[in-house]
Amino acid sequence: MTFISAQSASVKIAFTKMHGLGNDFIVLDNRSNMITLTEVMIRHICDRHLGIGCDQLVLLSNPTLEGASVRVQFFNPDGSEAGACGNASRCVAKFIGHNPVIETQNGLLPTFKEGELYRVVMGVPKLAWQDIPLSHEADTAHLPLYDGAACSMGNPHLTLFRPIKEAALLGPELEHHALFPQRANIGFAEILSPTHMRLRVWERGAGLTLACGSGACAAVVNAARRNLVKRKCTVTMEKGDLQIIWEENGPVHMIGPAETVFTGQILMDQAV
Ligand SMILES: N[C@H](CCC[C@H](N)C(=O)O)C(=O)O
Repeated sequence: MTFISAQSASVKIAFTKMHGLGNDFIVLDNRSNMITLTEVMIRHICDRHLGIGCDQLVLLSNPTLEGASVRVQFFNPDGSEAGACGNASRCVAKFIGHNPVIETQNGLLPTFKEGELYRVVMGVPKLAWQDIPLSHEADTAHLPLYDGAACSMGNPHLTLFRPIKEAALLGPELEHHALFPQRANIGFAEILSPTHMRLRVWERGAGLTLACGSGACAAVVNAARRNLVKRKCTVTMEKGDLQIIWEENGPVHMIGPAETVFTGQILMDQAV
C-alpha cells in the first residue's frame, strides 16, 4: 500500500526493502498512481547516505499488456532505467504473490513460487550484436575484449572468464567501453565444473553488487555457447546460489531466494 501525504513541501512515500542474495532493492508500489518519480528522486532514494540506499529502485504500476499481473520498472542508483533485473523480479514475485506474470521492457516474465524459492522465466537471450547492442558487428561469442562473450537478457551483459577479483579493477572501464553504446554489465565468471561457476558482476549504473540475476543468466548463456558449462548450471555468488536453466532454443529460467527486510516511509522534499 502506498501512503502519500503532502506536508508543506514534502511528501511521504511508503516503501518495502527487499533483496535477492544481497542484491538489494527499494520497492515502490505505485499501482495507485500516486507517485511521480524524477531522476533526482530516484538517485536520492537509492543513495546509501542521503536516502534509503539500494542497488536498484523497483517501481510497480498497473499492467498495460494482456496477461500481465503487474508492470515493473527497474532503476539503477545513477537514475538509468534497465530492461531487466533478475533478483528484483524474484522479489516482485514474492511481493505480489500468487505467481504473478511480470511486465517488463523485455516482455512478460512468468514467475512461480517453488517451496521457499522463486522461479522467473527470464526470456530468450539475444545473441546478435545489434540486439545487445554493440556499436559494430562482432562475433558476440568471442569478443576482442579479453576474449569475452556478450548477450542481452533485456539488458546488455559482457561475460569475461577471468578471476572474480578482477571485477572491481576492470569493471568500471569496461562498463563504459565504446563497444557498448548503452554501456554494459560486466560479469567475471570462474568455471568450477560443467555444472557450476562462481560469478561477480560489475553492474551498469550500480557498480559492484553482491549478486546479479540477469548477469547469472547471461553468464550461463555465454559459457554454454562456448561449451564451458552445460545449459543447467549453478551460479555461486557472494551470498548464495542461483540455479540457471537455458532451454534449447528457448528462454532462460532462474531459480533463487527473495527476502523482505523491512517496510517504511521516506520523507521527500517535493523540490528533490
Ligand atoms: N544494473 C543492471 C540492472 C540490474 C541487474 C541486476 N541487479 C539483476 O539482478 O539482474 C542494468 O543496468 O542492466
